[in-house]
Amino acid sequence: MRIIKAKDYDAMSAAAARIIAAQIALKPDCVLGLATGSSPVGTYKKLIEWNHAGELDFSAVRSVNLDEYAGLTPDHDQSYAYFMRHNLFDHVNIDLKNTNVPSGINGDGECARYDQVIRDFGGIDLQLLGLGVNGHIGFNEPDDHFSLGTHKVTLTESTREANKRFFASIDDVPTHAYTMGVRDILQARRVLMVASGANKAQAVKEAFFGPVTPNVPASILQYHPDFILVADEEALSLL
Ligand SMILES: N[C@@H]1[C@@H](O)[C@H](O)[C@@H](COP(=O)(O)O)O[C@@H]1O
Repeated sequence: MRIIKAKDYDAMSAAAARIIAAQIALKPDCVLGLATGSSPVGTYKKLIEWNHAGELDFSAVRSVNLDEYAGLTPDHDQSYAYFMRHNLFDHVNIDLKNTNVPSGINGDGECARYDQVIRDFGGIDLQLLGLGVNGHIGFNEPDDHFSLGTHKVTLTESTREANKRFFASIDDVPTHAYTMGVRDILQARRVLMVASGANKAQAVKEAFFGPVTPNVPASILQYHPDFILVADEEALSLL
């Protein structure tokens, strides 16, 4: 595990974006595992900037996103499909046909379909992650075992509470989601996490300086052979 300490959110975003840009430069048709939430937004802004400057080419890049709320259509403004178009895809020269977000409305067959998409791509070259305040990755919530492939989860109240800021009220926050499993994430050849702010400090400490346990899903990344945490000073403040 490598930790890159950044001064603040902007420095964290630039450092993470450099790692992603290097991946694209090394393998122009790489498979990027992408994440939503406020943590990666600054990283995406940097990538957009470099794409516009002609320094970064997304034309052959393929992508698979981590998760999606159950019940939200891709045009719902809080769906992760919408988030990705708004925060990245619409602003770079990626071919939308090469991008994938789990469907929130396909029902039971979606999990197997999505894992097949990842397999058909030959796996993920670089998986970008945020960190939930309860240590979740994607929507893999604390549990008594680590999950395997894509599956449907019941969101914890703490996650719904943390994410309600994006919705009109807590009642509008979906109760379920589809997420890649922990195994899918661990099988990525490189994993890059961005964490920012004092509200992530406890989760960072428990995930990377405590025991590996499914009760803190991110802790399994301690076993990943190529895991990079890029965090700002506040997120590292409890270490
Ligand atoms: N499913 C997403 C996660 O992938 C994300 O990492 C987490 C943290 O979000 P934020 O970066 O906004 O704190 O939020 C959601 O629950």
